[in-house]
Amino acid sequence: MVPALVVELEKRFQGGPTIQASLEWSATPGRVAVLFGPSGAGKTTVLRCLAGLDRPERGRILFHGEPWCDTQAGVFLPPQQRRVGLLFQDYALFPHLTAEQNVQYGLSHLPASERRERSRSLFALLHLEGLEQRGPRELSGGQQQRVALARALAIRPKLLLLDEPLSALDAPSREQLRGELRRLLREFGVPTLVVTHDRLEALALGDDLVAMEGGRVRQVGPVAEVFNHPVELAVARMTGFETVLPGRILRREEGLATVAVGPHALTVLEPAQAGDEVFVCLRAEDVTLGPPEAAPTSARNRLPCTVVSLVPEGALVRVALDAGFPLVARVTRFSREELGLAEGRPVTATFKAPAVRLVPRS
Ligand SMILES: Nc1ncnc2c1ncn2[C@@H]1O[C@H](COP(=O)(O)OP(=O)(O)OP(=O)(O)O)[C@@H](O)[C@H]1O
Repeated sequence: MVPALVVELEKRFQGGPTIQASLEWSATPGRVAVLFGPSGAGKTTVLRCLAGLDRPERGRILFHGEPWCDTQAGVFLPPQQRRVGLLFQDYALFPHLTAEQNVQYGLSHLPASERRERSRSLFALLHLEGLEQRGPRELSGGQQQRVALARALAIRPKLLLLDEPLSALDAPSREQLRGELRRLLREFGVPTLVVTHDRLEALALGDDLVAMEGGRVRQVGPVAEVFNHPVELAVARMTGFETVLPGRILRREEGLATVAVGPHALTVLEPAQAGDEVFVCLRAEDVTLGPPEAAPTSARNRLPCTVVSLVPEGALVRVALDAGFPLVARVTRFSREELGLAEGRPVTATFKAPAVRLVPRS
C-alpha cells in the first residue's frame, strides 16, 4: 500500500539539537498513530512541522501525494491550507470567547447557519450540550479538552494532530478520558497523530506507534508489535512493558477480574473502566520463575511455560518463555544457575494480580 503520509525532515535548532525524522504511515480514516518517546525526543517538533507551524531546513512532507513541504522545490503550505486539526497540551481555548465561539472560531468563511450546524453536531457528538455559552474558565479540565477537540474538528480536518491531549488533567480524569478519547477518535474517522510520553496512553490510544528517541524515528509499527518486539535498545527501554497481549475480561468480582489471554485465564485487579477488550501489560521484572513442580505461592497467576531463549543483560538474564502466548521474565544470573534454565526446559512462571496493568481497547 502506498503510504498516505510521508515525512522526511531535518529541523535544526540554533545551539540545540537537530531533529531528523523519517516516517511513512497509512493514515487511514479513524486510525491513530502515537508519536511516543522520552522528553526531548523530537515528537512535538515533528507535529509542529506537520501542522506548518515550524519549517524544516531540509526535507519533505507529502499527504496523499500533495506536497505540504518540499524544501528542494521551495514548497511550503501555510497551516490553513493543510486543513489539519490541532490540539495542544493546554488546549489554548480563547478565554474571552464562549465554548461555542471557540468551536466556531475557524469557520468565519462559512455562512452563520452552517457554522451553527457544525458546532451543534460537534457539541452533541462530544456530549457538551448545555455548555455552549460557558467561558473556558467555567468548564472542567475534561470539558475544556472536549471543547478544544470540537474546535480542532470543526474545520473538517484531513489530519488531526494532538500534542499530549490528556496531560493537563488529574490522574483519575486522565484514566477515564483515555478510553473515551480513543472511542471518539474512531468515531470521527479522521486519521490522527497523538504525541505522548506515557506508555499507558500510547497503548490505550494508538493503533500504530512511532517510537522516537534522540531526534530520530527508531521504529514504526502496530502498537503491540513495537512494545513486544522492539528493534533496538532505545525502543526496548522506552516501552518498558515487555509483554503486551490482547485479552478479554470474563468476570469481575470482589475487586478482581478474570481475563482470558490465549489458553489461560489470568487474575488481575479489576479495572475502573467499562469495556471488556483489553491489553494485558506485564513487566519482565514482575514475573518470577520456579521449577515446574513448584509449590503454590501467594501469587495469583501460575503458568506452566517452556524456555524459548536466554539473553544475558549484565547481572540479569532476559528469559523469553512460551506460556501458550509469549511471556518475558528477567532473573538474576544466580537464579538462572539455581533453576538450571536452558532453552526447551519447562518452568513455572508466577506473577501477582497487581503486577498486571490492563489498558482498555474498546
Ligand atoms: N525553539 C527551540 N529552540 C531550541 N531548541 C529547541 C526548540 N524547540 C525544541 N528544541 C529542542 O529540540 C529537542 C526536541 O524537542 P521537542 O519539543 O520536539 O521534544 P518532545 O519529544 O516533544 O519532548 P517533550 O515530551 O518534553 O515535549 C529538545 O532537545 C528541545 O530542547
